Amino acid sequence: MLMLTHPIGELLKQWQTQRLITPLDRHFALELAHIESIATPSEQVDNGSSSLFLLVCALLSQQLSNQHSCLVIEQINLANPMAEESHRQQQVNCQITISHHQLIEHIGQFDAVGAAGENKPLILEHGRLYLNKYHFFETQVANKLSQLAKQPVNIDLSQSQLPQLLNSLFKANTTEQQAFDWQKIATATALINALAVITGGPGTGKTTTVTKLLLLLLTQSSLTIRLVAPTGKAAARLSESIKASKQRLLGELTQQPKTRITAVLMNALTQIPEEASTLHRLLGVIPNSHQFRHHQHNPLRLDLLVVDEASMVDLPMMYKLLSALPPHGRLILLGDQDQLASVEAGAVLADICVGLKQTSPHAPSPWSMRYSATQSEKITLLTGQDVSQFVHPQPQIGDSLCMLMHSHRFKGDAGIGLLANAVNRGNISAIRQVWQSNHAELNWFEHTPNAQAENLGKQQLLAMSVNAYGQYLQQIQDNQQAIINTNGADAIALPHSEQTIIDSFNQYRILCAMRAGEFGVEGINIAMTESLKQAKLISAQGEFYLGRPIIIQSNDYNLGLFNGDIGLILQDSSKPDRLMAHFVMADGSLLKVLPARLPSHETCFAMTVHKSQGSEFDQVSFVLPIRPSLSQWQLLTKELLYTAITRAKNHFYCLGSASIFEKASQQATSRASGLAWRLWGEDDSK
Ligand SMILES: Nc1ncnc2c1ncn2[C@@H]1O[C@H](COP(=O)(O)OP(=O)(O)OP(=O)(O)O)[C@@H](O)[C@H]1O
Repeated sequence: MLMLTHPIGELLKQWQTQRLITPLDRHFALELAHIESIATPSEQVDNGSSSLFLLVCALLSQQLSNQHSCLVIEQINLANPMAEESHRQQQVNCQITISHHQLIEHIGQFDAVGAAGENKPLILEHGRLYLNKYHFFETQVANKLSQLAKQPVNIDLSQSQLPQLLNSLFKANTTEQQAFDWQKIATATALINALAVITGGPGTGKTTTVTKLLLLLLTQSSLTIRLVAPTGKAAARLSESIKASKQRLLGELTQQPKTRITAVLMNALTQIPEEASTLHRLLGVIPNSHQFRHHQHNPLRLDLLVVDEASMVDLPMMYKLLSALPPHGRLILLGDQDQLASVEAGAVLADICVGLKQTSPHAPSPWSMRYSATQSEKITLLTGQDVSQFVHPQPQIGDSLCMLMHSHRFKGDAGIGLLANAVNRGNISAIRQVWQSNHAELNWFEHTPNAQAENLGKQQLLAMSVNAYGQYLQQIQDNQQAIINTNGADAIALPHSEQTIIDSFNQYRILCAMRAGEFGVEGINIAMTESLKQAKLISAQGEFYLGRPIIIQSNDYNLGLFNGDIGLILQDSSKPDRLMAHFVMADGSLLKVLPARLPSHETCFAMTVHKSQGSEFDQVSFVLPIRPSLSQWQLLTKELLYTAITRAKNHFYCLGSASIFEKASQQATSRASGLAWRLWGEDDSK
């Protein structure tokens, strides 16, 4: 059943030393072996069931540490389950000698392993092994989403003036050379469903669509609507986008002839909320607890919830969110299914969208809608667009989904959009073509592979970054000069407000693929600080110096600061000789915190791509590692590249080597989960 060169207890220690598993993975396996009443077989080589159990538990824990929701047994490499680097050793230390099918049967016989619904520490279902908790989250999320998708909504299509209202909102789109107005269809989808998932890349009009949707819903009845996003930054952006979208709509409606319809729409427009909060704040954080104030037994008081940046919502959080919805509550998820998956377990949005994916290389588009015949009729009735070609015999939750595919931000031949698209498709020749076309908004800095020589690409990147960060640092120096000129008087009008300086800082960001190493966040932050010091833009004396950007690394509920929040050390305008950390909150207000009171934090001239999700910058520099290790390669995926590229609105710089960029574009993130199978009844993971 197992071939081992050493006792499994020793091998677990060895794998931990080799960093193939974490100490937690090893202890998890040993703890479960204890529950299973298996004495740790450390004395002798035990090639039987006990060792197999320990191995499988270590593999499961390793999967959970890597943000998978479960261990897919069929994906275990029987010849080398722990992925030891066999080329460096004569032989791998461990091999499973039974088939996957036999392995599944065997695992099912352990005492600690139960079937779905059983109260056992581990659950085995459909060839997937779960920790009981994750199995619970996954089944609950699937059930709640499916129920919500079927929940009837109170709308009378035959009587309603909705088609007229829809037409007056979507007139402008008739100029587009598209067969379907997907924004209009998405709006109709969300009008007639309690669950709507509207996905699409940057600038495809998700916020525009949802604003029009809210407007239409508010013409039907008054509703309590809440807008949320996973992070403070994303919530602030949602707020800004909704405000801008309302403003654009107001302009459009004002230009239309004054009819009863426009009057109804204008009135409803004023009722659309603008303030967005974080998911944590919505659910009500209880300090030092994983529980929230709102849950199944104390549901949220709202009629409709809009969640932006839904790709960042992990499986446990999605469970908590769905549980807290009131029975009549409607849910709209907005997000980009191609972005990096959540930092914690699962890839919920991607799993929800899987059923729309077209696997045939000849498919005209990578995605296609999947409607029931009834839904197709309703959409046609509302929008006047015949979507019958998308009717599917097994629509599952397809009636709730709509994908926007046309970017209004990256038009036509704009380099950023073309590059994002080519990366998304993993098309190397298209990637090369984009880089070779010398687009004004794309710049490449080449890594100098010779370790002895100064990395020229890095020097170019640093010089360019000194320039880019120079703007906000210059504004800080202007303020300092103004203070000196007034001889330290207390209340003086500074030339640049804190908000202006923070806005300038947010124009540019360096994003790194990795945390560690010379080309990771740590190394680039050190190099950047040094370069800015040399350019006399910062003094960097002491820990907290004027202009130091910081990123928070843990949650502090009392201060209202959360992991990922970014602030700047600036002079306190009311007491200029005092330095304070300044943060812009989700509602646009400014939070000032004494540096000594800050929770754990680090410098943030450079940050990881993961932490940049939900943010956008005018210009972005992306830094790839020079010689990725085996474990670093696992993180270099096309989702990482895509997310980094699409954070840039106007200019994207990349420091790297073409071969690493291209190889990363060939690696797709895959998160083991049974959610797609539960929602769509098809197995995507096998
Ligand atoms: N149908 C349309 N015709 C023309 N311009 C549009 C249309 N829809 C959206 N836009 C414009 O595209 C830009 C992006 O729109 P919007 O903010 O709604 O997209 P988004 O998908 O929410 O973007 P993000 O990914 O940044 O959140 C806005 O300037 C908007 O005015």
